[in-house]
Amino acid sequence: MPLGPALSIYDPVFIGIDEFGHRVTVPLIYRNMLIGGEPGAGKSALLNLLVAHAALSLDARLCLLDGKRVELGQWRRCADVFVGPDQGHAIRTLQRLQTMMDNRYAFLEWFGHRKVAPDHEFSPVVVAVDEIAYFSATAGDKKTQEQFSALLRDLVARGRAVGIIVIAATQRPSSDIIPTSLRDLFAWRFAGRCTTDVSSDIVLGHGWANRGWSANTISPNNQGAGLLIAEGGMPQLVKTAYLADADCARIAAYAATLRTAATRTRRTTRPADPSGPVADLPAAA
Ligand SMILES: Nc1ncnc2c1ncn2[C@@H]1O[C@H](COP(=O)(O)OP(=O)(O)OP(=O)(O)O)[C@@H](O)[C@H]1O
Repeated sequence: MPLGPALSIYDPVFIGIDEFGHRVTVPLIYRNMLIGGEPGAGKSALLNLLVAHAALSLDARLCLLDGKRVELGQWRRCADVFVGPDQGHAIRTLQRLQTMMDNRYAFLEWFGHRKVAPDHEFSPVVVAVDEIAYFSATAGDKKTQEQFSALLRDLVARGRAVGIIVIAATQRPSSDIIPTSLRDLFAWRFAGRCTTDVSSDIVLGHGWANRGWSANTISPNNQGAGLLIAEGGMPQLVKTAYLADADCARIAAYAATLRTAATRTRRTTRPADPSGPVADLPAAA
């Protein structure tokens, strides 16, 4: 297969158009994103779009958690680790990421840097979670659910500067799944159609529905439309771009080929990412 240019995770990610037809991009590096909305609102489609950019970014590593397996399953070959409906595996993976995060902070402190940069040995890691509620409220027992939630919160809270980018989706935008304290840690928030103003506010932030911005007003037939808000900004109506399953399969195959070629080249030119693999390592001590 002929190999073309790749993308970078330091580039803004194209996600669709606004109501004036202008391109909408979201810089993901040093940020996290929360995606909420009712079933069928287009959350997984947006997540796939973001993961496609990350997969094509040879400077990024992927860590995918998908209780349904099929939403993100196409990107498995591009990922360091793919977690299906296995609560223990999800927790071990987040623990490993937490250790990686702490090690990276030690590195930054030692060298007097405040955040990772493109010329560091460390690659940003995109952690995509399709349906937080599966791991935080459905699978396992109360103890493991709380453990999962605490680990995810820590990664969202502290991971930004060390290049850990969490993108999490949920079809249950309720306060038990997304407490305000967690919601406010996400720099980007996208509310696809929600069934109530309260659910919309849980994703976007308190008070936006009263000010006329509610994802409840989006038509159920307008999948992929939603309100996007950035930290400190105003909501913006966006129609996300859509990758059909066949598009995802083609992009994933191409990205996997690029990644294999890049790994071979890197092996001969520079050392591997000193963070080591995320997959299948024992949990942090
Ligand atoms: N941006 C889009 N443009 C056009 N159609 C879209 C778009 N996004 C989603 N759709 C349509 O909506 C359907 C449901 O989308 P998707 O699976 O992403 O929803 P979801 O919110 O993840 O649902 P669930 O919570 O049940 O997983 C897709 O199969 C597709 O047909």
